[in-house]
Amino acid sequence: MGLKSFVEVSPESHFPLENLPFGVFRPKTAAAAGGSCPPPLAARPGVAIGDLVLDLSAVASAGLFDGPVLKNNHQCFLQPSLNMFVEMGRPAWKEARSTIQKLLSADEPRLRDNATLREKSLIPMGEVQMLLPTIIGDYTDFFCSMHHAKNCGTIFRGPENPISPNWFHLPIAYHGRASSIIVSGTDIIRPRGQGHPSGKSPPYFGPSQKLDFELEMAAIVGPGNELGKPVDVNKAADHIFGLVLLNDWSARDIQAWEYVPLGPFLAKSFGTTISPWIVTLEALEPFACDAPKQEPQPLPYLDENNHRNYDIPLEVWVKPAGHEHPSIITRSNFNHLYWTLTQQLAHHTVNGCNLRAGDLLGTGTISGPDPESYGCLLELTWNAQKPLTINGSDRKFLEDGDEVIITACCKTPTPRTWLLDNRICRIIAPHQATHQARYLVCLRGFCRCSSQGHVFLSSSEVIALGSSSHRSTNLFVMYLFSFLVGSGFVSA
Ligand SMILES: O=C(O)/C=C/C(=O)CC(=O)CC(=O)O
Ligand SMILES: [Ca+2]
Ligand SMILES: [Mg+2]
Repeated sequence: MGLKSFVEVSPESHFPLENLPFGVFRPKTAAAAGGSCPPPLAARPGVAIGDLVLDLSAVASAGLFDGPVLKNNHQCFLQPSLNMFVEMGRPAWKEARSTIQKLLSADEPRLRDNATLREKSLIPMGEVQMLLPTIIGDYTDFFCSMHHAKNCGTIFRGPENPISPNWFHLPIAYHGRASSIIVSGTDIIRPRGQGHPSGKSPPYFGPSQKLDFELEMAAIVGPGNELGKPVDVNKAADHIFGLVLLNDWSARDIQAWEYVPLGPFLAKSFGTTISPWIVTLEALEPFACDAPKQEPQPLPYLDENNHRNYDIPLEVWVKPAGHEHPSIITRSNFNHLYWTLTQQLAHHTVNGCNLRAGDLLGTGTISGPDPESYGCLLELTWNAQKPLTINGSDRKFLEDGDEVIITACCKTPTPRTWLLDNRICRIIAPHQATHQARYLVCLRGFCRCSSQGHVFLSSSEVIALGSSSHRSTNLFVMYLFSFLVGSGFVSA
C-alpha cells in the first residue's frame, strides 16, 4: 500500500503522495484562484496531487511551512518561478516535501478540515495553465547514450569507428539556446533553413524536410557554483533539484550542413520542449539503480563513489493530424545513460564554469540497445532508409500536424504506476495558410483540458510561398492571403 491522501488519487494517477512534483502555474480564471493572495492570475509555484494542483503560495501565506528552514523563508513560494526555492538546496527541498506530504495525508487535519483553505489552495488541473517551472538562464545538451552515439556515428560516418575516441573519456555536450525553451503543449513551427546540398547543387533553402524529435530528460540545477570553483562529482547530486522530460526538436537536414566544425546551431534552437512538472530526486530515490560499468575507467574527477542511474521507463507516441489515437513508436529507459547526471554536472563545472539555479542540463537522446528503443526518428528510420508505419501510413520524419507525446512512468512495487507524463506539441507548417490549432495539454488517462488556437501566417512564412524576393510583393501576398483566409475564400 502506498501513502494515503485525503485528496482522492486514482490508482492510475501519475501524481500520488509519493511523487509531489513541483511546477509553476497560473489559474485560468479568478474564480479558480479562489481570490487568493498574491493577485489572482499571477504565476505561482504548485505541487501536483491526483487531479489537483496545490497552490504553494496559498499554503505559505497560511503559515503552514513552519519547519526550521522555511518558517522565515516562505517567500520562495510567493514567486513567479521556482528559482528562489531550488537555489535554497536540499535542506529546504526535504523540508518542503515532508511538510506537503504531511499536509496532504489522510490523517492530518490542518488542510483536510479547513474548507476555506482547501478551496483556496487545491485547484483542478483543468483550471490552470502550466508555465515554465524556472527561469532558465542557460541550457546545455549532453550526448550521453552510447547507443545513440553509436547509431549516429554509423549513419553519418560508417560502421568502422562510429564512436569518436573522446566519447568514452568525457560527457560531450553543446551549448543550447535557453530563449526558445517552451513548456509542453506549445506548438512548434517547422523551421526554415539551409539543408545539406546533394551532389554539386547549391544548398537547399526552405522548410526543414527532416524534422525529428529527441527523447531526452533534463536536470534542473538547484544551487549553482561560484565561477572558478568546480563541483566535486561526489557532491554533484546536491546541485540537482529534479528532472523533467525534454524534447530536443532537431532539423536533421539543417544540422547535417551547419554542424561542421562547431556543432548544432539553428537545427536545434527553434524550440526545445520540457514537461511542466519537476520530479525531485527525492521522489525518484526508490528507482535508483546501478549505471552501466564504464570502460575505460574515467579520470579521477569523473570517477564517482555512487555511480547511479534511475530506472525510468520512457515512451514516445505520435498522433498524426486527424487521427483519434496516437501510436507508440519507441520504448526506452533513462537507465541506458552511460554518463550519469552527476558526472555531467561535475564535467560541466570542471573548468570553473559556473552553473546557476534554474539552469537546464539535457541528457541527450536516450536510446536503448534494440531498434525498438531508439530515441529519435533519425535512428528509428535509419535516416529515412527504413520508414516506420504510423497508424497505417509510412513515416520517415515528422509531418505537419503530428503530435509527439513523451511519457515517463516509474513502477513502484505496489500496483501503482507514476511519475510524470507529457503531451508535447503539434507541429505547424510554415507554408500552410492557416492552421486550426487544436491540441490537448493532457496527462494521459488522468487529466484533460483542451484549448483552441488560431495561428496565422507571419510574413516570413509567406516569403516561403511567394516566388518573388521583393519585400513589398511578399507583404502584398501576405495581406491578400490573410484577406482571403479571413473572408473564407481559402481554407486551411
Ligand atoms: O555523430 C554525429 O555526427 C551527430 C550526432 C547527432 O546528430 C546527435 C544529435 O543530434 C545531438 C543531440 O543528441 O542533440
Ligand atoms: Ca539532443
Ligand atoms: Mg532544441
